[in-house]
This record gives sequence, C-alpha cells and structure tokens, in this order.
Amino acid sequence: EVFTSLSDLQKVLLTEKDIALEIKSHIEMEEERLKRLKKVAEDYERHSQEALSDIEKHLGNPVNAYLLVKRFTIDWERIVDGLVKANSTDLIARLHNRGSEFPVQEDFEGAATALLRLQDTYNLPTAQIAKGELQGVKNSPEMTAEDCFELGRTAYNAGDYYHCILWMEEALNTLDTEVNKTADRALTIDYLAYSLYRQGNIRHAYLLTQDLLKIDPNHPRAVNNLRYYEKLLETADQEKKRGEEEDLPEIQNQRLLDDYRKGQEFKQYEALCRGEDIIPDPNKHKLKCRYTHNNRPNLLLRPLKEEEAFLDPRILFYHNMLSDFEIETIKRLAAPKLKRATVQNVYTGQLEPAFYRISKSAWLKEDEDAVIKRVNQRIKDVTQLDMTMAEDLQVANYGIGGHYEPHFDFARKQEETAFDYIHGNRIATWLNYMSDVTAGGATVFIPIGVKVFPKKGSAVFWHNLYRSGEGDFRTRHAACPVLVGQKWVSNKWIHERGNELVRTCGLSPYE
Ligand SMILES: O=C(O)CCC(=O)C(=O)O
Ligand SMILES: [Fe+2]
Repeated sequence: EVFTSLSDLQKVLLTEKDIALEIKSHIEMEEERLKRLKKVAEDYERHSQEALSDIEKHLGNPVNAYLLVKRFTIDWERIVDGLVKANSTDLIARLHNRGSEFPVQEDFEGAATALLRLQDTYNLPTAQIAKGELQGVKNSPEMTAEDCFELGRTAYNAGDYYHCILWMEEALNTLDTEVNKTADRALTIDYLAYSLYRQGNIRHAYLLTQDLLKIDPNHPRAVNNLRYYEKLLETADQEKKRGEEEDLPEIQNQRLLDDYRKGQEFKQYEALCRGEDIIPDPNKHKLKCRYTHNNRPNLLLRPLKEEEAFLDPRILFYHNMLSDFEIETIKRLAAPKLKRATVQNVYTGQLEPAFYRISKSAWLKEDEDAVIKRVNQRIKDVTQLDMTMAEDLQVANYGIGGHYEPHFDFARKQEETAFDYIHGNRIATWLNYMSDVTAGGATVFIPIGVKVFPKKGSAVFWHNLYRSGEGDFRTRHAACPVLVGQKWVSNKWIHERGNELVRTCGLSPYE
C-alpha cells in the first residue's frame, strides 16, 4: 500500500524514472528487430522474384528445391521466434517485477478515496480540485475528463453516488472544453444518470437518459432505464394528482455518511480541520509563554520556548524542540521500517489496519542512535516524568489525505486488554512535528476546540489522564487529513507506572 505514506510514494517516482529507461531500451531493441525483419521481407521478395521469373529452371535444381523448403521450415521457425514475435511480454514482466514500489489497483482506490475525503473535509469545490487548486496552492496539472471520470467511477463502485455525481458532472464539463476528447460522453452520462436516480433525482435521470439515447439510440441499458424512470415519474405524478409539467427541481445530492459521521463530533472535527473556531476559548487572554529549563543542565544551555495552547486541560506547545539534523536522523532511521499503522481492536485486542487511521509508522529504540537517546532525554527533562515505562519513539509519515480520526490516546475501562498493569495507562503524550505541512494536517482537540498546526521542529504535550488516573475525555483529538505537503511526526507515549510520586493524586478524581 504505497498510498498510505508519502515516503513510499517517493520510491514510486524513482520507479517511474527506471520504467522510462526500460521502455527506451526496449524501443531500441525493437527498432533493431524491425530492421532485421525488414531485411527478411526484402530477401523473400527478391528470392521469389528471381524464382518466379523462370519457375521450371529454378525448381529443376534440387538444391533450390531444398533451400526453398528450408526457408519455410528451419529458417521460418528462426524468423518467427527471433524476429516476428515481439518481446513485449518480457517487457511487461520486467516492468511489473519491481515488488512493492509498483502501485496497484488498491493504491489507486486509496488515492482516489483520499482525494474525495479531502474534498469533503476542506469543502473544496469539484472544479477547483480538477484545476489542481487546493486552498490556493496550485502545483499539479489540470485533470482531464478521463481523470475525473475514473474518480467518479471509483466512487460509484464504492456505492458513493454523491461523489460520482460531482465527478461525472465535472467530466462532462471538461469534455466540453477538450479538443482531443479523453472520455466517452455516453458512458459518462450513463454513470451520471444512474447516480442521479439513486440520489432521488428521477426527472434529471430521465432527461439525461434521453440525451444518452440521442448519442447511442440502441444503448440497451438506457432503453430499459428510460422506460423504468418513465414509470416511476408516472406513479409519482399520480400520487401528487397533478397533471401539469412542473419546473425541473434542483438536483438533490446528499453526502453519504454513516451514523458516526452524521453526528456532532465528526462535524466539529471537520470544522476544526478547516481552521474554524468552533468554541471560543474564554481563557485565551490568560495564555502565556516562557523559556523553560527546569534546572536541567541540557535545558539550561538550550531552554525550550514553551507556549500555552490551552489551560484546562493543559496543552503546551514547544517551539524549538528538534533540530533539523535530529529530524533528518529520525526520518532516515525510520524510513526503511515504515509499516501501515495499526490500531488495537477494542474487542479482540488485535492490532489491525483501519480506514480511519492512514499513515505509516515505525518504532525506534533508544539504543539505535545517539539522537534517539538525546531526544528521549529532552522529553524527560521538559516533562519531568519518569520514562522507564514509556513506549519507544513512534515515527509516522502520513500519505495522501493521511489522517487519524478522533480518538483517545489512553485506554478506556472497557479496553482492559489494551495496557498491562506493569506499565499502566498512557499518562501523557509528547508529539514532535518533523515537517511543515503546506495545507491541512492540524492536530485538533474536538471537545475543547483547540487546533494545533504543525511546524517543523516544534512539539505539543498534554496529559491524557487526570492526576487520579481517570481518563480525561476532553483530550479527544485527531490528526486532520494532509491537504498539501508532507506530514512527519514522532511521538512518545509516557505511562503511569513510575510516576505515582511525580504526579500525585489530588483530592477529586477530576483534577
Ligand atoms: O499526527 C497527529 O497530529 C496526531 C497523532 C496522534 O494523535 C496519534 O498518533 O495518536
Ligand atoms: Fe493520538
């Protein structure tokens, strides 16, 4: 699955370069082959001309007879095998034999789904995406009618008629402007009409199907569909007991959402990702920033700039956490180990990939490199928490539209399997941003309306648990889909055990 991380897609670009070389060398070979094949044709032509000019004399010579037969047997096989058969099967095998860097259908569907997700989350008009404009950033070519069509078809195959309508309409608009048409108008209308019907626009489906029949009068499905839509319209008209033609209603096209996505939280999550202020922070004027060193030798020499992002729960932002060198080292160590991120199944305790978390991640141990040790030490110095039970440093790279939907970092009571008693629950999260993200990719805390935008070298820190060990539900957070650019993060999950005397209980469970 190369679509789940941009790091892997980078390899695909190199593959593309190799492929160009392979094809070019193949063409050279083929040109050579055709040259020799042409010589064979000329030789046959010349030979037959000579022989035909005096057939009897020619065939009267047994050597000639022998040679003629040989031309059609022994020589012939050599010619067919060596010169007539093209070697494209070899080429195909060689091109495909490149292992995991070769994107496959699943990757295409992943990339298509990601584009549609970005369209929804960031409220992007279809025409703008087709023009390659993403929130004012333009660095892709315009999509052809066929590019739009294939996106619509992927949506269709997933039963997503909402996006199918948007993209088939875009395909038709683009077709109108194309000199060299890249898509089939009839087929596009076919998909569009049916999707319109599925979204409850029978009259529109009916009219479009009529258009389709003008292009292709014998289209078998269109003939049947037209009759079917006609019937539906008749019944609808009878029910309304209205004889008169009414105006064409506006197209209805509702986004397809499951129950969770229809709910309040998901709406708020998407609004936060777009940078909207969903809950004004009443304590905004009280937020402070300072240099922090905690009297630690390393930090005294290099204090961190600490900024409060929210007071309760306390969310802290650190401006100068990692150096470029440290970031490059962490990325370099993690790149070969990146694997599709998994989440723990609440019921089985098993780790499995999930559509709501699309990124690749790797774990780095402290002894792998001095940089890891140094970064871990810095986190310890700043948070003053005990790290004995902390998890290894996790590195994540988000792919096209990569995201992590709202979740808690701590395990809830019903997920007893998630964390053992030796380590305890995840008391706190330290999250390093290891790249700037051109657009999108914020970390958002939904219940409190906080959004943190990644900045290379900076970090955020928060406690997931109250001092009592109760989970703090206000820390529910998410990683918004990356709209433009790359997103690399690394994080350290710190656990309860060892911190009993560092972060002691208060008087109430919720402080
Ligand atoms: O990448 C982010 O912004 C947040 C990641 C996160 O919440 C997690 O990995 O648990
Ligand atoms: Fe998280």
